[in-house]
Amino acid sequence: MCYKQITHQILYIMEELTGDRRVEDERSLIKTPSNVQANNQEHDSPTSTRQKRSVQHGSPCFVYTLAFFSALGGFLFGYDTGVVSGAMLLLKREMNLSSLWQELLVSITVGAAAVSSLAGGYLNGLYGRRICILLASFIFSAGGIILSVAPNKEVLLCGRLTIGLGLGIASMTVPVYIAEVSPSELRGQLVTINTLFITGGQFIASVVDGVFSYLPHDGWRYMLGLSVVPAALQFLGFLFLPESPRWLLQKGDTQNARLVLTRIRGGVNVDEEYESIRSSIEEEKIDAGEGPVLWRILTFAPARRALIVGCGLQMFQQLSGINTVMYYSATILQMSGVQDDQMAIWLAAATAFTNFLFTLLGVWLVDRVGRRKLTLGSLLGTAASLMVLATGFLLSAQASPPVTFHPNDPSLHNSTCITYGFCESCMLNPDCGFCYGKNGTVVIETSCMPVDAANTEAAVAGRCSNGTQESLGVFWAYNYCPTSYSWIVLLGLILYLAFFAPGMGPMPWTVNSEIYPLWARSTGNACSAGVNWLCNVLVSLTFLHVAQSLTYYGVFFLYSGLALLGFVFVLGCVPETKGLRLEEIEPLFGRQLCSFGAGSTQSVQYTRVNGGNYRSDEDVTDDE
Ligand SMILES: O[C@H]1[C@H](O)[C@@H](O)[C@H](O)[C@@H](O)[C@H]1O
Repeated sequence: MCYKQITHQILYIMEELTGDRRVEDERSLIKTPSNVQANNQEHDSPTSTRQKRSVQHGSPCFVYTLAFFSALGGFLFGYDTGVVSGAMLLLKREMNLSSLWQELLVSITVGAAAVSSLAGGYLNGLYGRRICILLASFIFSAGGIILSVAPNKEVLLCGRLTIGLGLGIASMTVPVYIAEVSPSELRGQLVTINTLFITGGQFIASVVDGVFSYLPHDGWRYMLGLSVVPAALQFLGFLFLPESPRWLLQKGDTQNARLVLTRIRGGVNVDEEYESIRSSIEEEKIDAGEGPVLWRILTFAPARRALIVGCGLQMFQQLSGINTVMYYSATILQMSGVQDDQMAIWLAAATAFTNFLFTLLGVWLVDRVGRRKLTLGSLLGTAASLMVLATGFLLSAQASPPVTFHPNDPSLHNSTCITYGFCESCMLNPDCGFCYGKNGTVVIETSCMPVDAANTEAAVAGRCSNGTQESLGVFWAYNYCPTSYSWIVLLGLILYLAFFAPGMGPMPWTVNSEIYPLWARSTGNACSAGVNWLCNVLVSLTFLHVAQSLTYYGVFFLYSGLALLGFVFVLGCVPETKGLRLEEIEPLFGRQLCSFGAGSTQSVQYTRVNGGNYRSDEDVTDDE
């Protein structure tokens, strides 16, 4: 089936390139009215709307191809945000980077993504989804090339900024494009595939980091430059892939909209779907009012409510701490007893793989259990596992070894490190590390020492100036304390990923791609993606400072509380959109915001029929 469609598509592209296709498509357009009748008669039997739709849509093979090429944007999102931690280990030595420069190189990408996702909304509305994806993949390729040839840190910064600009546009366009080309019964799964690609990108990045970490000179060039491959593939693919039919229709290009819709539905009759999109656009012209889109969203209640839901979901995704858990997974793993640095890199890859694996579970669940239940279950589990994680840190802090050995080195007299009485406070200061010996399993002769700024694997002076030397019975712990409760922390980490990845990871992107009316979709997604990036930069930049005042367990209890708040928000405010056509979702925001918990949570299907909203599974005379 799929094979036939691919052959059909290749022929289609060839015919389009030679110009033969238009004539044939135009002929099929002329035949349309009789097809409508025949089709309507065929589907008059009282089967459910959803069943009718899947019969109508035939094989979704071409839609999978579209989703694959679009989701390469997600892959680049994951790859470019994930690869930098491994690259930084090599870069900081080779380019002698201060911690300010390291922070700049990491956060400029996320900051640029926040700004460009907002600009992406404008570009999407004006030039369409396809041009924006082409633009993003072009920017990604340019950024990858700049990074791989960068002679100094200033050029590196330019490259990271360029990548961020691509990221912002891709992160808001790809889910919208996939949602707009997908048949409703597959939409959740296909948009969630984008997040699967994000986590896949993060996993591949950690493997690439692992492989090239054995190449201390120039290894970072390969790490950062390899992103050109998927970017170029996406660019080439999108030269041949079509624009979203919904965007075309909105721009008044009715002929091409119908052609594209027919093409992506595998040639089956699309009259019903086409009509539903068209009439909803007509309706929206009346609803939408005048003025800039953001203003219209804010002043039109259903769109405003959708925006609050969309931005709230993205905010709670980041406030649940996913990126600190991912970023500090190496530290968390070190706390659980892994002391070898190479080993920690590979275990961080295992963490990224776990995130990927459980996102796959989300792809499977989303159209089965629905977005709402999946998100609620995920948030509850996330909050609980954050508590396990926090408890592990709390017990470790309580059992934190005291400092018993004070080296008499005059060069240390001005250091704050020597003022700490326990390992816990010592490791929370990024300038210090814990140096200790062992008698069997008992930790002895402990001291808090300043860390070597150029190489955090060793102290500036004393027994640990060469790092851990097991043969001499000397151990250096940077960022963690030796503890026997670390298995609880490890358990918390695994549980966290298992609960977060199938629900809270992908659902904010999926739900955002579907809840806005077409006229508000680009801007709505731009704003919510901007909120995601802003909260991302906020959480990851403040983590260490918050940990210093609240300690690790305090931070994770805080994230857990925020995840519970997110649960209440989703319970009250997020409606179920599973199985509905994009055009049927707007009426769900017709009632007062956050009343979903109070009323029935069952999903009601609406169809717009000449200006009114009707439940589609009932007699059309039953109005709202
Ligand atoms: O949905 C994704 C995913 O969960 C990633 O693992 C995370 O790094 C991103 O910030 C998030 O937006």
